[in-house]
Amino acid sequence: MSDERSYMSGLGGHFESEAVGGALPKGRNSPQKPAFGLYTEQVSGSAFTAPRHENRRSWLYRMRPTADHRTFVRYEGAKLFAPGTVDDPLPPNRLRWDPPADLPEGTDFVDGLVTMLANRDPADLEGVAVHLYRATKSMDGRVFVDADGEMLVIPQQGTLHIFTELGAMDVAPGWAGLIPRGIKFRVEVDGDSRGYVAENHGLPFRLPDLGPIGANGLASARDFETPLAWFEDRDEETEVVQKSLGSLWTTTLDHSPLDVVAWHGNYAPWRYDLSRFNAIGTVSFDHPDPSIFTVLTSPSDVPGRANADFVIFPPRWMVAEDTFRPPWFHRNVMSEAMGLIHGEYDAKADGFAPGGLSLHNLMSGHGPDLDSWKKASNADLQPAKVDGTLAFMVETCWPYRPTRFALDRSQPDYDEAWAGFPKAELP
Ligand SMILES: O=C(O)Cc1cc(O)ccc1O
Ligand SMILES: [Fe+2]
Repeated sequence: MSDERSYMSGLGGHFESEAVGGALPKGRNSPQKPAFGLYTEQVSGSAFTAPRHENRRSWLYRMRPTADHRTFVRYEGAKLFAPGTVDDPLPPNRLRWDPPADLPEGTDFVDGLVTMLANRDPADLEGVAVHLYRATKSMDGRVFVDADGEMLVIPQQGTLHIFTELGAMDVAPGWAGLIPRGIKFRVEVDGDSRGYVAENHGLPFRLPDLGPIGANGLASARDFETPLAWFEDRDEETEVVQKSLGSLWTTTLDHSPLDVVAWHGNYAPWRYDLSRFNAIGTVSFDHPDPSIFTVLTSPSDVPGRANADFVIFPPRWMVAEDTFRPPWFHRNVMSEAMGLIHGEYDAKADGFAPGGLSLHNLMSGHGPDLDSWKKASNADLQPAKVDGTLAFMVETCWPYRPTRFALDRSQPDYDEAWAGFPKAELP
């Protein structure tokens, strides 16, 4: 299906695209009479006055203005999507989940979203939530829009065909896709589809600085793909489900709002093939901090402390000498949510399955489980490839809180992963 679509290369650049020749005004944004009677609309992803390198906005030329809608009322579907987190004191326990066997069935992408972890309040314009989804049917006659943040979609099973206001993109397992805050979209699926969504309430994800790594390495801007303008001209009832300030709302239009015929700007959806990530690691000794695997970062107000980092653990060579090669035992002031797309994660011999999730909140002791520790402590340290695996982490400075759904389904025995370590023997 990918071959049917066309994309523009780059991240954060200024694009222009028109699905009908002549729809995009030349040399100005807001002509008195846009071509074909189209409506001009600016969508801002940053404050008007944001510094130039932070400034994100696009100009849309559409068949009807977004403003033409009737009153939103509460949406009663998607009961497990953004229900709020549990208010009780949260024990400092590590938590892990098998892929839940009771994710919604027979639902589309919106009703199949299940919130597992969240922090902050969307109204703070900071924080991140981690959702799972299961979709067994396509969204039909409706679209979704998230006013609370951008949605980083990380499929684990089944390709998502995401039709956004700015264009259509296919996002398969092994890829990530991003729908900016406030951009409407519809998701079509081919069958049982599952995966993860990181909903970022904070500053938009961007590439991390590379420091001494230099001008190249990790994720390259050119590998991000933004779809060309695409639209549908459908005068049929279309439901708009909107997430706003943490709750879900609905209204019905007499047309599809995916009617943007042309657009230009730097606020746009994209997809990224995670296998394009240029992993960098030690060629001498020691296990580097996982920040070398940062694909994208959403900064907080504190320099170097991310509101959210999207980090992957892709196939890579391990060559470190005299080194315990898997992740070390550690405690982290940042909070770590991890998911697995496929294969096995090198710090967890058992119990962390594709589609599962784990939470190591601030300062909780974690690291290799007993079996992984034994294996790596005695391994012959030849160059070895960690292969056939793709794990990821959404690391944040704001401690996560689980939802009721998540708390009720966490593995009861996760602490056992770290039971039975032999005591050190002093001379
Ligand atoms: O806890 C984890 O498995 C994630 C992780 C990986 C790593 O290589 C170093 C630190 C870290 O938190
Ligand atoms: Fe960790």
